[in-house]
Amino acid sequence: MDLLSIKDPSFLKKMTNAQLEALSEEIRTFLIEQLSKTGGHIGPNLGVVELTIALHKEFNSPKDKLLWDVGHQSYVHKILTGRACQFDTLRQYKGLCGFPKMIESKHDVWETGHSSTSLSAAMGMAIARDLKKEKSYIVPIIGDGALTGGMALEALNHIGHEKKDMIVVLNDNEMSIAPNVGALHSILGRMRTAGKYNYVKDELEVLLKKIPAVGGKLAQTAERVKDSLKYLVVSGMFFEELGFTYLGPVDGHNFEELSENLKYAKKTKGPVLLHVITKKGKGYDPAETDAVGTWHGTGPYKMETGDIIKELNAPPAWSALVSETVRRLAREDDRIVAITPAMPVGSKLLGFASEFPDRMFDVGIAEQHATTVAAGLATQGMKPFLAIYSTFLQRAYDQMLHDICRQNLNVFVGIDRAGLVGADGETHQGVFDISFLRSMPNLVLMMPKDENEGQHMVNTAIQYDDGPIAMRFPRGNGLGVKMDDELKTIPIGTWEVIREGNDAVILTFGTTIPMALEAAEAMAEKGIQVRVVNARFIKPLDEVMLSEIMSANLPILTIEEAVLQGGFGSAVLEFAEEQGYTQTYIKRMGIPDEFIEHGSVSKLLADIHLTTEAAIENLTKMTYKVTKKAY
Ligand SMILES: Cc1ncc(C[n+]2csc(CCOP(=O)(O)OP(=O)(O)O)c2C)c(N)n1
Ligand SMILES: CC(=O)[C@@H](O)[C@H](O)COP(=O)(O)O
Ligand SMILES: [Mg+2]
Repeated sequence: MDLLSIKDPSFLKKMTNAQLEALSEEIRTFLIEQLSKTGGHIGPNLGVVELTIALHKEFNSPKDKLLWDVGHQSYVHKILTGRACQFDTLRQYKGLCGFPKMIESKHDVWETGHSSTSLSAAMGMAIARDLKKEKSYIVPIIGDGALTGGMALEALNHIGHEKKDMIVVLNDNEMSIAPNVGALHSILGRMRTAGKYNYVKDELEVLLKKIPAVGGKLAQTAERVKDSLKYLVVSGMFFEELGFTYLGPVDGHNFEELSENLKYAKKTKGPVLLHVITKKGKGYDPAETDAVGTWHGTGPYKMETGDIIKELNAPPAWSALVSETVRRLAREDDRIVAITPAMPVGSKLLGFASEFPDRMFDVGIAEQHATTVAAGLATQGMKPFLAIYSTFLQRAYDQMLHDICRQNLNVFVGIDRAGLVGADGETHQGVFDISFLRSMPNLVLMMPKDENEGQHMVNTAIQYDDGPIAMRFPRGNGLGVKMDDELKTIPIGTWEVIREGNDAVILTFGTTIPMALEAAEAMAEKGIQVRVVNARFIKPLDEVMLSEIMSANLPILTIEEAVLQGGFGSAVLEFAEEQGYTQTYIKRMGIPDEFIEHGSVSKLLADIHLTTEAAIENLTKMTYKVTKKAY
């Protein structure tokens, strides 16, 4: 069929399993072809083709609520809900979002991007449904990786207690981004091998009913067999003890099994957990045989060969620069322990893990736990390196504040993907960390201008033993600068003048330094000399340099690829007010008070006027206003 002609999923109701099989293959072919051009989360989506079709066939979205946990696996859902025609714009500026998005469709009933929220949201929807005495099925679909998130376990605990009608679909493909980890993963493993617990249990119950009530002995024995069977299969015990009816494991690529179990679940009172086994990347060999996590999310690739298209001779990725420098230092310093919350591939920690297998911990999608594990390590004299994306660090706000900063513990936090990340969009932009970290006492927060300064900052962080220290760095690759052979340390709280000038000053750091230098060069052509300062320590500020600048009454333009609210520019404003430099003309450039959607970073920056042209315009106004020189 023509996928582009699909308007809504109602067409599925009349289809036979054979027709559904054919549809699955068409959707797989479409995904493989489309994503070879745009990139995206190919592995997860190929794994849920049949499951998504079966769910939309069995339920009536949007009356029945399908919630996609993480949401990176919602492409098939988007195809079935009339958005196939938009896939050539996937994850692009003003194009189709890579995650559920209410503004795109009434079928997107819950927006995701961060993991493990679907069960809690589903519980809220179930409570509302019952209070309003409505009738609908609420069906969160959560992966085995997302199930390791603390929120998911909090929700299971509550749902099982309240016994709300709900059908939790556990999409178990044994993978998070990398192979899944944890004791829960082992339990799921036993479930996968234990076979169909429920059917045996049911058949046994039917048998029990047939046993004449003669000599209760036989009935007692049969009951004991049933109970011992249940304890043979941890699955039933684990989820059923939590208050769920456990169904499965079910083949998530078999329409007959899916339909049978979904119908059974619909008839079951109270919360049901349907355990579905799928294969991540199914139908595309490079993705299906991916044991590392390469095909979880990719850029464009050559469909025929499975070669992912990469920029030739690109400088090293920032994540590799940081993790490999930590690895280099770990050879001389056995205090160093690396921790990742389920991102060993994205954080480029596989090398560290191979060299120091007992000093690298992937804790699952558990940022709160990861952060406080780091705190615990530091109390024992170790030097933990917590590798965590800026956006996911949001999950560990209190662990940073209450556990690490308050106790002034020697933790090194590598804040990866700091700044706009582009294709993943508003749920993943790493632009809030400065605001939420800057108010935490004892914390040092820094950002290097390039990868050479980055390696020195990593060394500085490892050698720093006066409390918590965090270094933020962007997604993508470095600038390709020359690297020093010897690692140095940078005095904490010191900024660096990278361009002299006495008419105005730009204070900036990291990714916005090139823009600042371009603006300064343009101003020089107008006879205005702008000083550019690498304000590489966001906290503490370089108060000596700042006082000199403000005493000279130089106009100051701060520029940051982070939200203005409570950001670096705010810190400079606060300093001026506290120190009485009320005459200093300070203007801030940064990300405004809004969520930044998906798209190329350059287009997103242009949209919010975080550009060289805007800096030039500001500097011109500022210097005219202060110097009254007509230029
Ligand atoms: C809070 C949070 N931490 C980390 C991530 C990064 N992440 C995205 S998908 C994923 C793995 C999800 O595994 P699973 O739920 O099993 O889904 P699958 O990809 O296997 O379909 C991770 C760690 C995230 N989206 N949210
Ligand atoms: C869906 C999700 O949260 C991750 O897959 C994320 O998209 C990874 O981001 P990077 O591609 O920057 O590693
Ligand atoms: Mg998984």
